[in-house]
Amino acid sequence: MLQLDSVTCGYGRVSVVFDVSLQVPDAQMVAVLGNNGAGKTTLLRAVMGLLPVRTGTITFDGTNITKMPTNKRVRRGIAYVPQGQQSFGQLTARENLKLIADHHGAAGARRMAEALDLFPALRDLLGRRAGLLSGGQRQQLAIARALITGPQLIVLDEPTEGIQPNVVAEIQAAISTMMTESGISVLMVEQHVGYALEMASEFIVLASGRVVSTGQGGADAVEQARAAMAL
Ligand SMILES: Nc1ncnc2c1ncn2[C@@H]1O[C@H](COP(=O)(O)OP(=O)(O)OP(=O)(O)O)[C@@H](O)[C@H]1O
Repeated sequence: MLQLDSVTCGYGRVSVVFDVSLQVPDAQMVAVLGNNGAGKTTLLRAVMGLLPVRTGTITFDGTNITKMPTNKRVRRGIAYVPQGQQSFGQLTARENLKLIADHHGAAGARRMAEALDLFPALRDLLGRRAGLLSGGQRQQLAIARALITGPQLIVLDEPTEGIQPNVVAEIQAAISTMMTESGISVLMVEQHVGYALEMASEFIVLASGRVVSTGQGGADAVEQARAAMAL
């Protein structure tokens, strides 16, 4: 699905991420772990084409997308949910969803209904301005918006940041469902190691922009990942 080979990227002349390789298989999740400033968001931005890749290649569904503009990546089936539960705060939740759905015709309407099935709590909030929703509700709205584009891969940046544990569990369930039932792949940045490794089939740990540990997901990997983050 998605493959990164020795990707190096950064800002201006300064490289921040060095020589990162990873592979996200179909309908599975790879978790990108690491402490603050490790380069996790920077890596995701490169995957989305929001930052140029200095060296290395990014391949999606068999196509080299390393130099492809962001809008084309989105059209090919990569959706991005950045950190911070972004949405149009003045618009209602429904308007936020319809804004995307209307671009996709009948498929958009169908996927909007499916997204609301995945996040049933949003149904009662459709008339509320997005800016008035809680952080957890806004995160659900942001993921729902991404789903309406009909992605094959969702790139999620810290979906649990600042969110109450009960809503975290709802989001986790929804992410698992979209992988198992819709076959969507996920590349997810997380600081909560246990949470990420419950869902991920593989993980990488970044420190100062370099991969310092990799392995398979699952509870057994938590110690290994935490130890790598403590270095
Ligand atoms: N726009 C920018 N211009 C220059 N440097 C930046 C920019 N954004 C981030 N950086 C730097 O790149 C490094 C990696 O930042 P990045 O946001 O990728 O880390 P992160 O692992 O996602 O951290 P966090 O968990 O805090 O979100 C940091 O040293 C940061 O200061």
